[in-house]
Amino acid sequence: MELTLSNPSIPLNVLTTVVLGQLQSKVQLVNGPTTSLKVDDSTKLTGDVNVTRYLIRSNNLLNEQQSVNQREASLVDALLLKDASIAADLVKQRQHSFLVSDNASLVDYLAWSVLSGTLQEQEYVAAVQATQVIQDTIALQQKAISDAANAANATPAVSIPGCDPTTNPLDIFRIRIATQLSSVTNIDPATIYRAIDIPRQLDHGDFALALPRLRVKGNPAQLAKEWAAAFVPVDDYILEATPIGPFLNYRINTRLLIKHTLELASARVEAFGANASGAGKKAIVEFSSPNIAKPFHAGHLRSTIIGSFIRNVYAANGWDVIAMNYLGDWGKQYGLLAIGYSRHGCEQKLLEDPIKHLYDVYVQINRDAEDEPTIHDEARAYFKKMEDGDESALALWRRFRDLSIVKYQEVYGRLNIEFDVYSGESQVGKGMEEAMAMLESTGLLQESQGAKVIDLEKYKLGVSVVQKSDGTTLYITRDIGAAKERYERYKFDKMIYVVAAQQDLHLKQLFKTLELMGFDWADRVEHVNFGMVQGMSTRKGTVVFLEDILDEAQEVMHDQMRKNEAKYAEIPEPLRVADEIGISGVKIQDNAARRVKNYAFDRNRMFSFEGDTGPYIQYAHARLCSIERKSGLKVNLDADTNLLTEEGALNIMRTVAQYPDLVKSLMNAYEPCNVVTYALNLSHDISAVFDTLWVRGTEPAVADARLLMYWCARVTLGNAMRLLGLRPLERM
Ligand SMILES: NC(=[NH2+])NCCC[C@H](N)C(=O)O
Repeated sequence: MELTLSNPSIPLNVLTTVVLGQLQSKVQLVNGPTTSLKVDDSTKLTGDVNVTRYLIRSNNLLNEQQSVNQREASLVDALLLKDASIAADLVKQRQHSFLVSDNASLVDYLAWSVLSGTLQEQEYVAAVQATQVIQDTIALQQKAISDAANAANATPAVSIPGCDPTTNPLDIFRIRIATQLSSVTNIDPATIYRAIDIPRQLDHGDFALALPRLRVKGNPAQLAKEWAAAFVPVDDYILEATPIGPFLNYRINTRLLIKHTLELASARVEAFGANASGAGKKAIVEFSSPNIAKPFHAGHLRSTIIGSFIRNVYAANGWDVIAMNYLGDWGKQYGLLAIGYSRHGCEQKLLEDPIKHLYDVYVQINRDAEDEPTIHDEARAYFKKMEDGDESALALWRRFRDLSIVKYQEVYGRLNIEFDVYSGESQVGKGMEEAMAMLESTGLLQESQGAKVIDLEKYKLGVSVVQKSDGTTLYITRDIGAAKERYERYKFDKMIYVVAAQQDLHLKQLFKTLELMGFDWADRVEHVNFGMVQGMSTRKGTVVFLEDILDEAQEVMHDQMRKNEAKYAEIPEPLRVADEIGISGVKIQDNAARRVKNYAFDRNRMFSFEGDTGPYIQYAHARLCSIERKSGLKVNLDADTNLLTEEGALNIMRTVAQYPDLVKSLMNAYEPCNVVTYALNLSHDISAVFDTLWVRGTEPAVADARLLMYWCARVTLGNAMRLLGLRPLERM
């Protein structure tokens, strides 16, 4: 249904209603002041957790009228003042997650609002309708969850590490293969489970077991024959086992595959694909890490995109993840910058766009320094003051840093990226001195012309300088101290540095040093590197600022959208949509090939709506949403999935069923291109049937089954897109 709210003074309770509805993708917001509401952590909320959280939060709001945290306090004030426009602004600014009550008390509350004159009757009707949608959604979700639980109960009661039929539809089959074969051979079911593959070609069966991987004595081809002969179907899940050479190929009941996949996807929705294998473990993913006063270059952009992907992958595998930005905000260049600022700085420009202005100042002072080399000595002296903790020197630097972070946050928000921690080279504290003392006492440190160095020649890693002759620290010194502090603070099980391959040597030196220092967590650090982007510049040439690239992408997409006027008119917030498509183009191009590959920045390819591009994937998603809208039907979980008989439907469902496997496999190599390939395959599977498998105008039972399939495909495609950091669009 569509809910049009055009009155700018809509009370917040309606707003809340709409927001939850929107979150459940059931309510489309068309006009009015609330159209740009977003729920900040919607991707993390799923299933019953989702509902429960809202109930808890709503009780806080509606009954006790107090907020859970300080940030929401002003929002609650606005609510109490019944000033919806202030509240709406707050929501917009802070992208609040929202609060809503259970249906009954919400309806009461709405009625009360009408009585007390804060809600127009017309709005009341709309709001009550929306509460119905919420209730339906909650009911749908609860039913899906219990259906899935029932199905899971019917599976064999063995526990195999990593095998979870309650989240992974393929495991429903693999667990049966493993237990059946184990009963015949006495081989541990876990060993069998790990050896089960999905053949590339379907005529090799739905699953294949390569016998040599079991490492048992005897001739594999002979054993395959014997074991196949001993195969007796226990239930109707696994239909057949055929020996082919050293392989045992299994054919499964695809009806059940379709049924269970739909069950799991509709029960888990945004959590479909995720698993709990990393429960209780903590990872730090350090990424982006630009340098203040220097351009945010393509390398930082790649680190940002790949890093947030890795963050999402860890979270989807059940880890507790800390997204950390380690700013380059320390070193002699900040002395240089301070001197530059005293000559060329402009307060107003600094406030308007700190990143651009500081960069300009930095360029100018470097130019000055070409003629006046003494500037460099001044800079060194200034930095020395900073390192010695001179407050006057630090105050200016701190302003640069703080203002830059605010600006970065804005751009990251646009890119759908959030950091839990803004650390930086400047933030490394006592850890560095302690590390130096450790290096000294373990005899790793050597003097060299007044400087202190670690000799890593033995490991073919050169010599790394950790202290200059004037006593100041270096990039690597700060990294050693930072790693030590991070471990002490977070006790991470894994720490990943997402940094360009140009810094391979630096990170090898860092890791080797940590190892030589004897830290028992030294094997928990990992460098995830990537190749270069060639030729990334703006149309005007010269230095690229990330924002310019994004603005340009947005403009190209907006022009493209305007070509179809009728469609354009239906899109709420076309500029935001254009921005999102543009960003998708940038991200997908960045993730299209393996990380280590260099690639050439190609704006024509990046923004194309055809081929392997971001806009194409967004388009596939929007098209699925339009099928749902146009069907005029509600998703029916009781749909008879046996009616999905066509080859095309089976192909879609096979691909959907593989999504949880994909999520798990990403932990091995962190390759976003695998998800891009997956999203494209799923998009192709779907577009192959668009013209034949109609929903609208089809016999009701079939329409229901197809709608359920499209909906699950859309949810899964959306999940893959979210993993890549895209915001799936509903219209474009
Ligand atoms: N821990 C680290 N060294 N992380 C990488 C930092 C990247 C650095 N700021 C650069 O732009 O080159």
